[in-house]
Amino acid sequence: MRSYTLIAPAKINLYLEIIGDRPDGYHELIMILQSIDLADQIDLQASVTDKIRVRCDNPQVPSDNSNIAHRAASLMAEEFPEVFAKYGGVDITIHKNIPVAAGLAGGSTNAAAVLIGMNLLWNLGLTQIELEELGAKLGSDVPFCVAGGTAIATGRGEQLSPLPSLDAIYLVLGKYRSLEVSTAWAYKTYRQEFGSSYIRDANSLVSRAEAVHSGSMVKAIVHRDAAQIGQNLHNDLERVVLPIYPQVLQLREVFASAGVLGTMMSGSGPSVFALCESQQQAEQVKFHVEKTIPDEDLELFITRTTTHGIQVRSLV
Ligand SMILES: C[C@@](CO)(OP(=O)(O)O)[C@H](O)COP(=O)(O)OP(=O)(O)OC[C@H]1O[C@@H](n2ccc(N)nc2=O)[C@H](O)[C@@H]1O
Ligand SMILES: Nc1ncnc2c1ncn2[C@@H]1O[C@H](COP(=O)(O)OP(=O)(O)O)[C@@H](O)[C@H]1O
Repeated sequence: MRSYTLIAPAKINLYLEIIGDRPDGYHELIMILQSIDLADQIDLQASVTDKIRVRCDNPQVPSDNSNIAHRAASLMAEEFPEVFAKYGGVDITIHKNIPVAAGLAGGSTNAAAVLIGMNLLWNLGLTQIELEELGAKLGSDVPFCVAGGTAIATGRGEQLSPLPSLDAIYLVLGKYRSLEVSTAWAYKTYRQEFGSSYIRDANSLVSRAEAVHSGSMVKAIVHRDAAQIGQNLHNDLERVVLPIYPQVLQLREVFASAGVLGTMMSGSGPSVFALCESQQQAEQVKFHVEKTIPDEDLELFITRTTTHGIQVRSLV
């Protein structure tokens, strides 16, 4: 029986700008996405049955067909019915290290790993672009998780252009265990509160060009200038999440007071990251936060940016 183990990294958003709403209910975005080396492990095994089964060691994560890893396997079965009939089902085991509902694309990266793993398990020979296209059917962040590294994402987040990779910039990541933010809620609230300010005419396009700085962020990445990357972090969703979650705002302020290169909420939150000059600074910042916010509910991780997307670790 063949099996694969895949390592599926989380992402952070170095930049997230909402530029408009869309008729399909989604939002038009400019994002810069970055893989980090905090990762889940996904074991995929061909099953003797014709069933898709998911297990996860984190009780917050469903194991039925609402798990996005299950949805990824079902999509493969629907797209390739003859291959499914030939090879049968698959058992998926998720070892969760990425905090759940945190704005770190934990579910999306699991789905990307399943697409990549089943492509191998079923000898489909799909290209990365084809896997990204399948990923877009599952969620806006899945194509990026298939690709990994550093990328600009536009459209609803599924249209990718790679950027020069940013390896080994240290960051401290904080997440309150008991807080979860629904992505759908965050975008819906943004639309209700700030939707009237979307850019809809040429004059406002000019003022937006003056107000936003995705270009400065791209330049900072091209020059691998961590200090400038820290200065240009941006996330529009902070406008709706921070007022509702004072702990998240406080964490962000404590990171800022520790003299980091920059700090920002990731995606729809509530995790917050702080970019650091070195591993040593990251350790000092983590220590500072532990002393300043002595709360058992707050989980802190030291991690790094990585050039890796999904990695295939072993084949048995
Ligand atoms: C906010 C971001 C930032 O990277 O990620 P997370 O914080 O969830 O990790 C993404 O935009 C999320 O991507 P993803 O989590 O894949 O979202 P999806 O499943 O496609 O969509 C979840 C819901 O978010 C809203 N949504 C998502 C993307 C988008 N461009 N506009 C939206 O309005 C829609 O209401 C949708 O029903
Ligand atoms: N494989 C999975 N891993 C994590 N969460 C999952 C998974 N499948 C479904 N979910 C559900 O998806 C929701 C969003 O979780 P997650 O993908 O971790 O967050 P985010 O979209 O903020 O990055 C959670 O409510 C969780 O229960």
